[in-house]
Amino acid sequence: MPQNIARVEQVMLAAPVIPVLIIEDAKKAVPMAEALVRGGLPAIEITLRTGCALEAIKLVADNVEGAIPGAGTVLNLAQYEAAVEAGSKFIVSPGATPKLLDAAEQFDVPLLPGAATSSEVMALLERGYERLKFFPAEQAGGAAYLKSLSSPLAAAKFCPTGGVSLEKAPSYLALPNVLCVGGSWIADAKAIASEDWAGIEERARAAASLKG
Ligand SMILES: O=C(O)C(=O)C[C@H](O)[C@H](O)COP(=O)(O)O
Repeated sequence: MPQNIARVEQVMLAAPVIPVLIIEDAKKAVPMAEALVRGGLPAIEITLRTGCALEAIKLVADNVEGAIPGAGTVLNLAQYEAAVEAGSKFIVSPGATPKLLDAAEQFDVPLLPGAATSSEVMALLERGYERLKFFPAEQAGGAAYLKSLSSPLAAAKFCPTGGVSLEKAPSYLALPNVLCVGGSWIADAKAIASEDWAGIEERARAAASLKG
């Protein structure tokens, strides 16, 4: 089954930025997601890099109106299944393997897989994936590199993530092959730990007003 492009685009076009989050304490998930939604960023990616990530996704899915919670750093079938079970509306992976793509076919919840080279993008296009994450964006070559893929691989549209900041986002968002960007700068570990909800909301608002 190819990627459900309409469903992935609902997530990618909800706002110009998808905040990427590492949550160490599930109790912080709801106020954090509320601040992001208030600031205008409904789609939020909670990475499965901490023990409480699945609980955090579930709390946001059950309690935060307007939020579109997704799971990041999903590497295999077991994580995919658990993330869907928790209420994820989308799944993000740093790359793509045949096994992970086979796993994704079992679920309605769409996958946004990562790619960083022409061959990786071509392999995903062959499997019907046209909406991709460009990861790690800055380290792999940044906006200039991604721009050079836009003509030969025109069907692929990206969410660049990795080293993206408020300052760097506009150079990506101006590209014809970019729908949104992802990044941790809106709600980093320190802001979440110190419960700086006002600061998170303010950074979300600045990110939401970027031209998508
Ligand atoms: O593992 C995944 O699925 C990810 O989503 C990785 C993230 O994209 C980066 O960790 C974001 O990195 P920074 O914005 O540079 O802090």
